[in-house]
Amino acid sequence: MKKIIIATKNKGKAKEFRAFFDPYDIEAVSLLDLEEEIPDIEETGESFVENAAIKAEQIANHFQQPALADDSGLIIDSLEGRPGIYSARYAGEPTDDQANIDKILEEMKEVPENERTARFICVLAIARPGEETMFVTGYCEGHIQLTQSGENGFGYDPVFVPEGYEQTMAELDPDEKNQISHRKMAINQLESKIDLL
Ligand SMILES: O=c1[nH]c(=O)c2ncn([C@@H]3O[C@H](COP(=O)(O)OP(=O)(O)OP(=O)(O)O)[C@@H](O)[C@H]3O)c2[nH]1
Ligand SMILES: [Mg+2]
Repeated sequence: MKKIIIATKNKGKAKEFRAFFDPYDIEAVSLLDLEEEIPDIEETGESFVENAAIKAEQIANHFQQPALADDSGLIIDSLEGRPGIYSARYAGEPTDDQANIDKILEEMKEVPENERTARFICVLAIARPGEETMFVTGYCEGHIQLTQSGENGFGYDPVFVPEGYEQTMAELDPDEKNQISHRKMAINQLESKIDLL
């Protein structure tokens, strides 16, 4: 079975990538699956693209083989695009999904329902030693619920209701999330590039 290294330490992402690559007979190996302890990569970029490139290139160089990185986040219109590239660490470090949810719900408590629009973005970077890094981007539109519900997924899933749905991402079946998510929309564009991996 072919292997692709996913330059992530996020368990939720790692699980979704395993599901995406399984049908192609490609094993998605995350940094959490490796025996070698990989130090945390500092996300010093000012955009999703820059941060995705930093993660993918660092890991591709380290292992001298192709690596894929995901830099993703939530863009909330009424918060002028926050938490954006700071989604993972919005309420401080180390990452605490519940604290992040509490923070946006508090900041949005006066925002009326029709102004709670938001979108998830996912930028994937594919880095190969000695070659130019490639990027694809996917989005998922929706809105932020007033309170949280659901246990599936990760991050802000318990407060994000995708367009056309009444449940949050965390209430959807994981397979259903994986059909409509920003990550899936990015993966779809990767399909034509997959033999490069
Ligand atoms: O509800 C969510 N459903 C999703 O599908 C999703 N995708 C991203 N996010 C949020 O955006 C941060 C990414 O930040 P990020 O790209 O730096 O990743 P990370 O730091 O968690 O792991 P790594 O891949 O960098 O190791 C994550 O932590 C989450 O808060 C999501 N929230
Ligand atoms: Mg990160």
